[in-house]
Amino acid sequence: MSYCYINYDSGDNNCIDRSYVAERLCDIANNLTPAVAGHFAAGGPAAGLPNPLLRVVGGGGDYLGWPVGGAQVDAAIAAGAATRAPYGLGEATVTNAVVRDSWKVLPGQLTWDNPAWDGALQALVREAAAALGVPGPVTAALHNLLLYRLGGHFAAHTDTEKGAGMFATLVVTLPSVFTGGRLLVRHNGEEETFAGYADRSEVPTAPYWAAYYSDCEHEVTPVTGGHRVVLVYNLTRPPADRDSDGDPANDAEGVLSTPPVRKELTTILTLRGWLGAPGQANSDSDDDASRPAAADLGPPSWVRGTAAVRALTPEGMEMVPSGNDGDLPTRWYRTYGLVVALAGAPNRADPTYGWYFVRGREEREYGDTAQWSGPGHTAWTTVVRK
Ligand SMILES: O=C(O)CCC(=O)C(=O)O
Ligand SMILES: [Fe+2]
Repeated sequence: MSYCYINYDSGDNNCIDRSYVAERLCDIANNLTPAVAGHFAAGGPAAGLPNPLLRVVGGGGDYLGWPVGGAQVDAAIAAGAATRAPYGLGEATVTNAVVRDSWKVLPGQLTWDNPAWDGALQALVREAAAALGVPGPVTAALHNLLLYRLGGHFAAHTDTEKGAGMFATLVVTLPSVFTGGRLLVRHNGEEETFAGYADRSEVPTAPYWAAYYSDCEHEVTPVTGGHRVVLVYNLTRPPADRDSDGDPANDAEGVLSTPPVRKELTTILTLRGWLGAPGQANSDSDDDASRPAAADLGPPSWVRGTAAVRALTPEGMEMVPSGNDGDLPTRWYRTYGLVVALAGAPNRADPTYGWYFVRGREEREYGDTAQWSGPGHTAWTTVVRK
């Protein structure tokens, strides 16, 4: 990836050049393309997963059947081995069956007697990660086993990232007979449905998997018959693979190391929609109407850069208020789109710089870092999808 460095040369007050910015953004989009071959959600039969010989400790019995029998699910709940699954509401964790009606068994309450499970799961994890467009090593940590009975569901939500490096959720539906209980995952106006073996006439004999970027909105529709039993895994990139910028301070934050997650896909879509096909950008260069008017640009400081970004902000996107660099990492970690940081020194009219942030970390050329320190010397803005 080349640096995406934009220098608003304030020697010329009109020189915030839309075509130049557009060209650079096209470069970013083009460079990102190979890394974002994946989709926001993927799934299918998991024929390679064997019967794990799974037992719920205190669940009143034997190995879970293959397919899992409904009576076993009811027994585990009746025995108290499963508890009502809560959900996050702001900072709190609450239980409300209107929002979420399912039962959870924690990993510590499960025993696995088939040693072939781990290897088969690893193969599935590689397949799932590749489908999401995430290269390199990925680890899966079991979050819990979820049991859905008649009416069981989970209203639309996004998953909280459980630990640094978590980027996706993998759901393995164990073979069981049920109807309804579809997993719907949405992103950027698209929706994927993962029904597993629900609503099919044959008796399921293999699991079914679905994986999605955890920050995609998703829901589980009500189970209309039978029992739905799923293993939920957190997919995480290991720290060694996340240490991409070589700066230990950043790794400690755990925020600069975000893998090519959903925001990248959004960035591509955004840039493509915003700029048109790569190559078109150059045709703007002689088109004065496409440039922000000098009057819109404000004084020669970061404010001017901000105005330029506003002028470039496309339909359907909005700028969020500027902050200071102290809270930048968190904000850009959370952003579903393009983050544009604009740095400048109010006490120096010249020069003003812009940095573009993509892929959850900055792609920048280190300039005069003195400009980045001290209150008021740095401002940034974020362009997000509305
Ligand atoms: O049951 C499922 O398929 C998904 C569960 C879920 O969304 C969650 O545990 O956050
Ligand atoms: Fe979820």
